[in-house]
Amino acid sequence: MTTRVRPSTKRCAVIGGSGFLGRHLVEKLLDRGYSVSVFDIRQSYELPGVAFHLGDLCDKQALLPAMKDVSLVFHCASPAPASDDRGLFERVNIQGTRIVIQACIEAGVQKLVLTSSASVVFEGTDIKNGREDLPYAKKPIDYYTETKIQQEKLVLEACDKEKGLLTVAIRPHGIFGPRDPQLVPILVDAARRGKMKFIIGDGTNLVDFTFVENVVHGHILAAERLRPDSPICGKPYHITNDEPVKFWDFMSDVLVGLGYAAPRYHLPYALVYGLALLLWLLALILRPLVSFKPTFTPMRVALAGTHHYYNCERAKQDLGYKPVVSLKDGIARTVQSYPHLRQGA
Ligand SMILES: NC(=O)C1=CN([C@@H]2O[C@H](COP(=O)(O)OP(=O)(O)OC[C@H]3O[C@@H](n4cnc5c(N)ncnc54)[C@H](OP(=O)(O)O)[C@@H]3O)[C@@H](O)[C@H]2O)C=CC1
Ligand SMILES: CC(C)=CCC[C@@H](C)[C@H]1CC[C@H]2C3=C(CC[C@]12C)[C@@]1(C)CCC(=O)C[C@@H]1CC3
Repeated sequence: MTTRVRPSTKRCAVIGGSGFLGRHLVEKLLDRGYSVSVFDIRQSYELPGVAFHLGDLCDKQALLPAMKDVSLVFHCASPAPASDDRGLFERVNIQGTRIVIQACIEAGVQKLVLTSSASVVFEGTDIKNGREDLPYAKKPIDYYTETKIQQEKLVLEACDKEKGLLTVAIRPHGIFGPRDPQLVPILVDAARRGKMKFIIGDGTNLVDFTFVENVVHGHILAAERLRPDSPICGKPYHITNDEPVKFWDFMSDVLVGLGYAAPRYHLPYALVYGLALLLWLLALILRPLVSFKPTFTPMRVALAGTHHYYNCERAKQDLGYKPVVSLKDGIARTVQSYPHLRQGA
């Protein structure tokens, strides 16, 4: 008689584990006694207990060794939203996710946790206290969001108790924290170029920002609660700080914390959105001749000038989720972690 050795439940793989969220997740998993394989296109650090596998997730043969003897996979790789490259998003987020699912099935992985995004329901207009049952955006605001929708559908539809693969999707929003390569660096760059003097709209729009350790906490709770009899199988979960804040207050707190002036002058939302649209079209038309990336994209203006905050009651109920770091402490720890981005540094 042959006995199939079940993969250790404390052995997992993190696809995208070299990235901002991925590395925080890896660190917490190690703290909790997991051994971790990282699969990523690059290696950004070294840690005892972590085995790196480098490759493109669209290549199943490259992925399989990272999933050997692994029972749990976190998929948190994606091209950065700023890359604005439709072909790349489609290849990695859609075709690549299909390959990740196939590889999980082939390798006998039991649980797949996807990092999706709360933006899968965002169309550039207000969302107040949005729940997970809002329909996917019919007109997603950019290619990144369009492919994150397809990616989430693929992963949730792959949940199949008979085949032995259970899946769940975490939808974070506005992740920030130490080592984030996007939010704070983009903000500081805009401030250094004198572009952070203006508030778009009346400045009262509420938004969710989520400290990275809370996002990690949500992922681990979901992974540990994902069992054949649990109600979370095949479902998406909002994970936020559960403290909606005025977008411009958050930006001001980060800027002032780093020694820059807070934005003061108001500009009408419709005017800035129209200008951003015009600039985006111009960049598209001129792409064969010159390449320029406007700071004000329609997506960014929409994010900066509308309400978009989400209800995370479902995560509280089903996962026992509660943020572990408050927004105030998260901002303080983030600001402290960027001494090189301070005014005058
Ligand atoms: N940051 C945020 O505010 C939010 C993020 N998310 C989601 O969270 C996840 C993690 O985001 P974040 O940590 O910010 O992103 P990062 O860009 O920091 O991390 C993603 C990692 O995946 C790698 N990667 C990209 N393409 C491939 C590929 N083809 N094969 C293997 N690895 C690849 C990246 O490498 P490289 O850097 O070289 O591209 C990077 O190391 C993403 O799925 C994102 O959509 C959701 C909501 C909000
Ligand atoms: C809540 C959420 C989804 C945040 C995502 C993070 C980024 C999209 C933001 C990080 C820095 C922001 C920023 C702007 C828009 C949104 C961000 C890119 C502006 C371009 C908005 C218009 C301005 O006045 C300048 C801002 C620079 C920083």
